[in-house]
Amino acid sequence: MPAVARTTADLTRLRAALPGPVALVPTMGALHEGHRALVRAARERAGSVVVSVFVNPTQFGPGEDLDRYPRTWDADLAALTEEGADVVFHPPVEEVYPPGALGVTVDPGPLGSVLEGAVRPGHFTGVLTVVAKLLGLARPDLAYFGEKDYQQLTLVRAMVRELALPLEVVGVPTVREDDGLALSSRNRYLSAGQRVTAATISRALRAGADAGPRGADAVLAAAGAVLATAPELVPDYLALTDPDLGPAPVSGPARLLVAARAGDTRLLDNVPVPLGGPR
Ligand SMILES: Nc1ncnc2c1ncn2[C@@H]1O[C@H](COP(=O)(O)OP(=O)(O)OP(=O)(O)O)[C@@H](O)[C@H]1O
Ligand SMILES: CC(C)(CO)[C@@H](O)C(=O)[O-]
Ligand code: BAL
Repeated sequence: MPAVARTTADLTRLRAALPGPVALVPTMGALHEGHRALVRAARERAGSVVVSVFVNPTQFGPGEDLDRYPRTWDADLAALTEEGADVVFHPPVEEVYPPGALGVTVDPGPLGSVLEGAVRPGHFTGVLTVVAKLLGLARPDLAYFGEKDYQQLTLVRAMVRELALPLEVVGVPTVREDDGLALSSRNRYLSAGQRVTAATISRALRAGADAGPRGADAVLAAAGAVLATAPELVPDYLALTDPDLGPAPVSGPARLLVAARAGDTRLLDNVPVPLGGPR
């Protein structure tokens, strides 16, 4: 069973005794196979694996699902025991945001206001601020993030690079259900009907990626046509970008990203797209 740190002091003490290299896997709990894949990837390269389980209030906007976000601590600890995590940091909110703090935050820059950031203003300030705190507390050599949250991964990489933080960020490919749906803690909100419909999202991305050799317009048209077959899914965006979330190139590597709502549940997904461009 991993050692459990409830306070920053516990984490600092436990961290000091860990054999390196140390990997950090930040999560909000409600763990599934996607999280387990991050821990396994971390195990492959690290001497010790620290997992944080913390539902970070500052990345939720007013009216979002902070209060009903699934909290499954006993099952999470059992999963992390199976996966061989060494330390789990599971603090109360006051440990991470102590009363009386001055409220310094990390500004994600312009990339924090597009795509997810346009729909969830302030979200990436909350994400980068808590990730910076976790990195400062756990002082990992490696930190693992899923490609499912591609904009988050891109912004964490940018923060580490641009603030010269001394660690390597490792991205892990998206783990999917058999029908293609990306695993997500929020999938448990879906009704049986919405769960079936939700698979349309990954089908749309696959259709888009298959159209890559025919160029950017064909990619968006193919993905959009599949999404439109499920009127119960309301897209927030369907976007084709370069791999760093800049404007899509004419040819070469690109990324196709989608966010869609099924009822009150927002689902995200993305895939790489090799663009052929005009010949
Ligand atoms: N299907 C997945 N495959 C790979 N990594 C994943 C997957 N789902 C989540 N992750 C990664 O796990 C880490 C923790 O994510 P988080 O705890 O928010 O889970 P989540 O399933 O993304 O939940 P949510 O429903 O809140 O988006 C993030 O780096 C995230 O990208
Ligand atoms: C990285 C993270 C743990 C920060 O709260 C969260 O955004 C998540 O679970 O993806
Ligand atoms: N996995 C992203 C965390 C969030 O939606 O707040």
